Amino acid sequence: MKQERIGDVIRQLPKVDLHVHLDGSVRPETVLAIAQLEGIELPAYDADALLPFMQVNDSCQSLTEYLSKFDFTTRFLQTGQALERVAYETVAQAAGHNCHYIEVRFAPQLHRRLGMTVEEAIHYVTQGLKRGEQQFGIQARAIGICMRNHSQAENFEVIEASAAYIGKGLAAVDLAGDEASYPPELFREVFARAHKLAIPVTIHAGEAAGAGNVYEAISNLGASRIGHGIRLQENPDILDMVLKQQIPLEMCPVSNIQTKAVAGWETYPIRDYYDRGLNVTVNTDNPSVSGTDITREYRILSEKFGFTAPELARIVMNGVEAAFLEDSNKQQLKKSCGEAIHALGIHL
Ligand SMILES: O=c1[nH]cnc2c1ncn2[C@H]1C[C@H](O)[C@@H](CO)O1
Ligand SMILES: [Zn+2]
Repeated sequence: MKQERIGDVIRQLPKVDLHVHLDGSVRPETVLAIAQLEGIELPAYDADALLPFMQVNDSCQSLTEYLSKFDFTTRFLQTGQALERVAYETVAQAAGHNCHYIEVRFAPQLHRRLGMTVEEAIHYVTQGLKRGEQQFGIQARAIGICMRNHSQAENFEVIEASAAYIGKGLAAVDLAGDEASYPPELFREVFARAHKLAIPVTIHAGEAAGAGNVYEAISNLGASRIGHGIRLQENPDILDMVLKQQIPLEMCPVSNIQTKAVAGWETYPIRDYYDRGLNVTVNTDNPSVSGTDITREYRILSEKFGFTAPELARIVMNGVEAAFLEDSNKQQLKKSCGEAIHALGIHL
């Protein structure tokens, strides 16, 4: 297929984004608007000049450096109105890229500086997602994040509050933050509680530390999906286990290069993982922090790794199958994506 034609196909391809952080999706224009509403002082007053405060550039050396960008945005996400708005806008941005479904993750404990509770934070995010669903005709769910640098008590609170929203707009829980400093073993009790409450679990692992963290996340934290899993290639036995169990990997190419999960595109393992039969999905992680969008992620797969249109469509359908979505809604999603793929003349 010619390169212009595959560009068109990628734009029109129905997509899903299973790994997108709310606080990594805030547009600079929205920061300006919230700052004005709430009387917050800014280092710059136009969108372009704000961008460097919110976005990494090519010089980013590690996940910890990448995570420092979130310190800036968090202070604009401390009211119910702001959370609702940013959740809604995240759905709007995804719909603009022909996503049929997104799972928007966020850490409720990061939004309590002005006294909002964890439950209220979840309430406002799920409200914003619902408004987006109605406006744009796509489906959206929230994922509640436990943070690696938070106390066990804070993370237990996230699990309990998330449980109350299962089936009401929230679909799963996650563990994010500084993987290099906080190994997953520290969170066994927290995720045992999630398991007891029958909440689906995904865990960031194998991004800023080795494949052993992927093993721990699956075997001891009950993860049924893995955020990133890039460093699985360092351990053939663990890779084989993930292959056999067909655990979906939420890969986020642009972010993974920026955080130095691998040294560069030459060693980015997505083609190898796909060819081995691993359950690969493609996602954005943080559109604003990474300066990316889901169309760009798919374009990179085509341009740098030679993925064909049917292969890209297969990756979309991997994401559909991996969605933490209630059964009847998932059937609907399968149908809408399957039909849109068929309408593009792609046969799986
Ligand atoms: O790629 C990531 N790895 C680990 N943690 C991350 C990543 N992207 C965002 N986060 C963190 C920073 C955010 O403040 C937090 C909640 O979304 O999750
Ligand atoms: Zn992430």
